[in-house]
Amino acid sequence: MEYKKPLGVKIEENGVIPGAKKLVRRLSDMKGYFLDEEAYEELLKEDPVVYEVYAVEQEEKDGDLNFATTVLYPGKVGKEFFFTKGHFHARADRAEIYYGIKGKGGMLLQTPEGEVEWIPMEPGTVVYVPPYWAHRTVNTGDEPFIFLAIYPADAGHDYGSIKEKGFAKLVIEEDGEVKLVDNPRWKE
Ligand SMILES: O=C(CO)[C@@H](O)[C@H](O)[C@H](O)COP(=O)(O)O
Ligand SMILES: [Fe+2]
Repeated sequence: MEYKKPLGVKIEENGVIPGAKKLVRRLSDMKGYFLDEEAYEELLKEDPVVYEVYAVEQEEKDGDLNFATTVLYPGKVGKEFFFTKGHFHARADRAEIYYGIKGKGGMLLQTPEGEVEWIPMEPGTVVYVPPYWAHRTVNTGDEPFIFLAIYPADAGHDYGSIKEKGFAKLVIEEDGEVKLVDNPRWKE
């Protein structure tokens, strides 16, 4: 039997996992994701980084685990807070654990039928993402929102249906408050 080597890494203050694979998502990678298209085009002139992912991933095998930090920057497109694209797992029955490290935000979760849950997150919050729920994180604060995700190595990502339909709720700022409102573009 060949055993894999165990690994211990320290997550840096800024959310970076040393040696991890880095992925950068800029605003230009998220065309069609935000409601306010005019505000999107305007902000596109700067094309800010919306989030970075630092992932330590294994071969896609049953029983193994991946982990990744996400650094989700503060910002808004119109009234809508910056968020991650959001996805179902390609193997939809795979669950996941998130752990809040820094900053303030929350997770939007949605079933294939469009039932939505919002879970606020701060440092120390653990979120259990059950099988079959799509999930998207949102930064509702004014500093980077940093969290760790731990997920089965064979979970994969299925971005298609969220890209097309979005979430049934939007997370916006209105009158200085964080609000969840119906997404006018959501079609069941
Ligand atoms: O849920 C997971 C893995 O299953 C997270 O590591 C996200 O992949 C990351 O927060 C970026 O979000 P997406 O762009 O993948 O939606
Ligand atoms: Fe996931």
